[in-house]
Amino acid sequence: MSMNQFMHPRNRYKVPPSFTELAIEYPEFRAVSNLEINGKVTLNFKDENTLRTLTKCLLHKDFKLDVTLPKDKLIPTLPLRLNYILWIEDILKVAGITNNVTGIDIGCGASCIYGLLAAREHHWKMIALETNRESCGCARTNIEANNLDHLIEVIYQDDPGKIFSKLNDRLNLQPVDFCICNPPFFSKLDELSSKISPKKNRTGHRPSPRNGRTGMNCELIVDGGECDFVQKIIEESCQLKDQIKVYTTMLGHKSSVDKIIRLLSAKGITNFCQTEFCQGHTTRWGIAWTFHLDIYLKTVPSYGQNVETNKAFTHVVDTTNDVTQSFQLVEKSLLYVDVKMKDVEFTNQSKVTFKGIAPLKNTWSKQRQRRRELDRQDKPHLENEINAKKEVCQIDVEDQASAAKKRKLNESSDDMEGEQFPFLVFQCSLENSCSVTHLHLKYLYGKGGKDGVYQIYQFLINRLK
Ligand SMILES: C[S@@+](CC[C@H](N)C(=O)[O-])C[C@H]1O[C@@H](n2cnc3c(N)ncnc32)[C@H](O)[C@@H]1O
Repeated sequence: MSMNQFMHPRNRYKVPPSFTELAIEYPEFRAVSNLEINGKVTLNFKDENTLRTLTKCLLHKDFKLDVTLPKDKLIPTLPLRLNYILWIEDILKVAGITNNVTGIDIGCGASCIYGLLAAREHHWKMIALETNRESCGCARTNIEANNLDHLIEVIYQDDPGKIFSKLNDRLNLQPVDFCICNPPFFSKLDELSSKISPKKNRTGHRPSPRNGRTGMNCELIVDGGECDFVQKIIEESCQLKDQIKVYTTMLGHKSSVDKIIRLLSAKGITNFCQTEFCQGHTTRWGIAWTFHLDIYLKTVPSYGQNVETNKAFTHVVDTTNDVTQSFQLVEKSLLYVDVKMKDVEFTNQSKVTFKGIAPLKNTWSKQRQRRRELDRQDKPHLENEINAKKEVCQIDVEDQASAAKKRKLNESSDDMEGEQFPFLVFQCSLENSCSVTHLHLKYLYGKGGKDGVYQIYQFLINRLK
């Protein structure tokens, strides 16, 4: 199935380019295309030279870029690269970064595709890092050929084990806004060859990839594969912190997404977001994280096949409670089902947000029974049980300020089992206006899934009524 419908809405290739128009305009494109008996112009996507010619012609026609794509080097597919750049544009908007944008491209390749698109389309300044000398030379030629040397700089990274080391002094003086990275996806040659001649799947066969393979091994393969590569970025980001405002990377394997989120969580990085890059018959994934407290990445729009289902669960409850009372009720209810609260923030008199964390397992599925128990709160033994739980968590609901303080203390001292890889994490907000409470819950991550969030949401609605 083609996934063009899930492309970023501003991606110009959501409507596929006309091969007929390209064949009329570019003789070199005509030379690699076939005119079918029905008048349709088709291409052999398995042929490297055809892919190279298509990319060169599209770059020229749609972006006025004259790009050399050397033989044996990776040929960038434009819909994917644009999906990534447009997502960066969304991130910058959420972060409120609009002027003098500067970014770093980790591994720019011979094409220097991200630098060229970012500079030509958005006038962003780009620092392009690359470990392959030949690719550095070719990237510089492409930049000069398009008169973009005032916006893009290529830096040779002589240590493949490092990411930002060449920039440490500069970043200290002048932070940059973002980094972008298309890492080598594969870990060893046999993984790569199994992609070229894929193993049979459960149904007995797996279709071979539609596009021919392009790129040298050193562009596609790295020790430990993409997870180890991105781990290095994460580790260096923990040193650099907000010297780069938003760190981002692409991932080539779905299985890597959870691993990277776990690595981020293990480092205590909770301000991150993810998206899918869907185009043609290929899906890639994007992850972004930041150490800036005022950049709230969870609000960055994400696109892709699975994104629609991650909308927040939202409900309006008629109530005479103010937000503090509603919050106390929610706090009490979550406490009862062993869901912990983190990052509680009263933004004003009428709104409170927090993260809900179920550390180990589903503790709420017998919610009806629990609700009945909670509803019978006049029974002293149950009240005692709730109070005992409250004592353990050291929460005094009477005093918001000291409760927040105690919560913080509790969070840091409590070596909550499952904190690194919690079973379920969700974002919750409560907002009161005109005698109604708006309750929003959104799944963030964890095995408990969206179903788990939905169950908690139902449980809370009933408690708030
Ligand atoms: C998959 S290619 C991406 C090329 C280009 N950005 C694109 O999207 O077409 C990965 C690139 O990263 C480079 N690379 C590998 N390790 C690196 C490192 N530690 N620092 C900078 N570049 C690196 C490789 O030489 C290769 O050119």
